[in-house]
Amino acid sequence: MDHQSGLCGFCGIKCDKKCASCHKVFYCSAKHQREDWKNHKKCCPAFTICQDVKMGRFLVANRNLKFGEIVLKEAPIVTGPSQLTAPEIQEKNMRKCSKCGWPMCSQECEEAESHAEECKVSAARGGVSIEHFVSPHPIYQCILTLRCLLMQNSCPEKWDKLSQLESHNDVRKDSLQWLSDREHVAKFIPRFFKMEHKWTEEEILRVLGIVYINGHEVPLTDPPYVAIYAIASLFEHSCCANVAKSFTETGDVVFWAAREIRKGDHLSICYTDALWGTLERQQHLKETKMFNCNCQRCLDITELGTNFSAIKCGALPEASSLTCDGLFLPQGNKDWKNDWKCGKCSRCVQFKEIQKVLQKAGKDATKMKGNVQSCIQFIEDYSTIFPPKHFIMCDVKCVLVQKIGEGDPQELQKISEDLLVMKAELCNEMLDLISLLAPAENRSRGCMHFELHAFLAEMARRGVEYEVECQALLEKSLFHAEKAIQWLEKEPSVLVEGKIYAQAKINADSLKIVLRMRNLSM
Ligand SMILES: C[S@@+](CC[C@H](N)C(=O)[O-])C[C@H]1O[C@@H](n2cnc3c(N)ncnc32)[C@H](O)[C@@H]1O
Repeated sequence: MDHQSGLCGFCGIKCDKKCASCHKVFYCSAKHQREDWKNHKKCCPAFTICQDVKMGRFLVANRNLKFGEIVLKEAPIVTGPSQLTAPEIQEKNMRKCSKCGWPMCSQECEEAESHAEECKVSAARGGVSIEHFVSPHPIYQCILTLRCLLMQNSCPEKWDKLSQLESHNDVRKDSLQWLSDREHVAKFIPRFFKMEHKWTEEEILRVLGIVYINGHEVPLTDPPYVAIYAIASLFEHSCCANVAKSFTETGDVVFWAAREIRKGDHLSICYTDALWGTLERQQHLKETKMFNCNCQRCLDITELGTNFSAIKCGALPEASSLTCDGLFLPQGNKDWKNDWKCGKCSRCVQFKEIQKVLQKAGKDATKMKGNVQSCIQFIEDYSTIFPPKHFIMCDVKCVLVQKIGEGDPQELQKISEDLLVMKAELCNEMLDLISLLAPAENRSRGCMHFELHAFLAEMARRGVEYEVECQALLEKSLFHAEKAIQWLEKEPSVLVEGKIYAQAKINADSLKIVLRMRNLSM
């Protein structure tokens, strides 16, 4: 214990014990600390920033965190369009900024603080003229980088936070992307904005690197925009992360515990699509974030027993093995691009054969995801090639869940009982899989619970004559509606998931009333 003293944060008497989490507020007793917790929790950080050679900075939980507890809520340092964006405004709704000519959607945007600095430099060069509104425009490749660079003078505190972030410029150097960025951004910005001596190519490329490594895609607009946050950038990645990410209506990012987290645990989010196979996730992380993932999922070729990337032995040519019901997987967790081996008959196949199967299946899945019947057909056709929880099968199964009874609630009333049951079985299968492999995928989990609650309510409606069963179905439906609420409550109302959350709340309230009335009449 350090021997400073201060005034108890609850009763104000002099004392020398401090909150063990933040070491900032004094308490005279554990009781007073508990009494003040509701208040103190708002400013007591849930984590400590740590550092090591392998990962750089990362966050570790300061205390035990309960499911749903907010770990961090933060406003962005800077936001902007992603590199490959067409001017986001429909041409018909477009107005030019009266000072610099940039396309703007409103007077409000023209006057926004975020536009002020680039407006000055754009006006100083004689204005900007954008005529094509459909394809990605080259100037959009630069705008976020320019915005960051201009903060050096206009907002030094923000610049200071931004410039401390990882850029991986040394690793990215000379890659195809880096060479293209040098031409299209690092050379373009000084030339176009007539600011030849303001920044070196190296400085501009470092900022671009910071944007690539730390940018979060914010889905509040279509297309999504990119935001960079100071502390949020320090979360490490895990393919089975323990922290979920949501956004507020105003673009703040909110991170919250997706399960119980113990004091001392690393806090992780998923930088990639947690429902891709290991090879795809690893390639994506290596190409975009420059590291090899060694999370528990990546270290286990079976992906926690799900065989999420495995291929059936009988699916690959060579007549002699057609009867084998084993599975092909790589021979080690670093060998995804070498020969794969059947776990039962030990037959090996070259990786290029595996790739052929995956490419064909990927193309077929894209074609077949259009409607219920084609999804069912795909699952049937590919059941001889992939085990049931293969990631491509799961992708199609998730689409199928949405498609069965899609549209307004009446649609569910029109579908056959067989299809309804299929929907529920798929929901349960996908929920089990997602909670094991991707526990922080709150949107998928919330939506699956919502679909299950709708199925159960519909089954109750259809089976009204069987009293006992009907009661149980309604109770289960309420259970899943409440789960959907838990998983989706931090989603903003502009997103589909925020709308599903609002509907789940209405439905849960109605279900409670129905159940109460039934209990009274029994
Ligand atoms: C958004 S930054 C995270 C903060 C960064 N560690 C720092 O010190 O600024 C992403 C970078 O952190 C490192 N990183 C994050 N998660 C990692 C992991 N699971 N394994 C190895 N490196 C990781 C990688 O260098 C990655 O490019």
